Amino acid sequence: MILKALSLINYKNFETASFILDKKINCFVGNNGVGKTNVLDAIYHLSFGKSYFNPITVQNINHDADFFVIDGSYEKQDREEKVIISAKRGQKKVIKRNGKVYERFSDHIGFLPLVIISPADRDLIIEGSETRRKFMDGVIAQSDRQYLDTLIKYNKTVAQRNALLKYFNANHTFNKETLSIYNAQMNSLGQILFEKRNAFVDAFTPVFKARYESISGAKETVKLKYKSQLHDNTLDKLLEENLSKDRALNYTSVGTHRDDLSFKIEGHPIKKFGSQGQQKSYLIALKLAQFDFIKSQSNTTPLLLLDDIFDKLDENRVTQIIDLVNDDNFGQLFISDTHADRTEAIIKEIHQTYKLFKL
Ligand SMILES: Nc1ncnc2c1ncn2[C@@H]1O[C@H](COP(=O)(O)OP(=O)(O)OP(=O)(O)O)[C@@H](O)[C@H]1O
Repeated sequence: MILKALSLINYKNFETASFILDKKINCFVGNNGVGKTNVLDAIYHLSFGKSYFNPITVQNINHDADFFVIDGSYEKQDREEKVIISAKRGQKKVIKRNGKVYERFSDHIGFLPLVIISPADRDLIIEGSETRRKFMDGVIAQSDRQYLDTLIKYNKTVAQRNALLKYFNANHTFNKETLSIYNAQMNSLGQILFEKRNAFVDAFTPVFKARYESISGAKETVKLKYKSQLHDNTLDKLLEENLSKDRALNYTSVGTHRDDLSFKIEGHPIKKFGSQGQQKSYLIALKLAQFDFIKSQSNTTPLLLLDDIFDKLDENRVTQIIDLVNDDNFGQLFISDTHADRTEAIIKEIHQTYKLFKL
């Protein structure tokens, strides 16, 4: 799959911008704040229907405008595909594919597979479980439509159950039967999520380990573990056991919405015991494994976005990246960097076609 052309109107700091893209490597270079990351983010937006860096839609509209438009022309399996995303202040965002408006954004997820590697990935290590759950959900959902539908339904059910708990408390009332309807729904949907996440981590872990080994030269052992309360109990039982607690808290304290991934190096949490370099390698390995996984599941080579990556890497890792992109496994690449000269020098070592956009 290739993004052939991109044009932006009022997207973040751009009033208008157009790019005719190279089928292999595209570099966006320029000083801090010129909008290099914003171009990559617009490409991300076309795949996921939202920004990677700022999911609040109106904040993606240029400060001096009322709307934005992102227009992407793709070639996918020998077909031309045009995806346009537009948002106007006070109105719902619209995603169109070949002129047809999507009724549900989730129907678009996975159509244009994409992986981004960015300094913001550090959140995966330092932030709470939600960030890691979202990562896991994002990888699975790009190639499993049923998973995304189940996840949406599950989250809705939890929200409804929480609203009911709040209502009971506010009105000093309680009705076990109504609550049990939500419990049953959560139980069956949560079980599907649990099984799919389990299967995902089993399949993903060897891919991730192989990527980490090639980046680090097999110096350390890394582990990835799926943490869920459902390993030891059914959700039905957990909901029953935690009823008084949930009633006191006004929210549902157990379920797959509390799942997490544990990231370990040499048997210890990477957050506390990994050096900065090990943490970076861990994150890059995670993202490259995401790339491999999505590629194998969807039979489409995802676009790969490398945001500001050279800045954060030592010589060895830069060489590693060069080797990687020379590998036929990878498709189209988008790179942002502050140093035009450095990028060009690196890219010239890669015997592939490229375009350099100076912003
Ligand atoms: N809604 C918006 N309207 C106007 N400008 C915006 C909006 N959102 C972000 N910006 C601007 O976009 C610029 C940041 O762009 P971006 O992050 O793409 O820069 P960059 O070229 O990647 O910089 P760096 O080299 O520092 O990473 C900032 O100047 C920011 O104020």
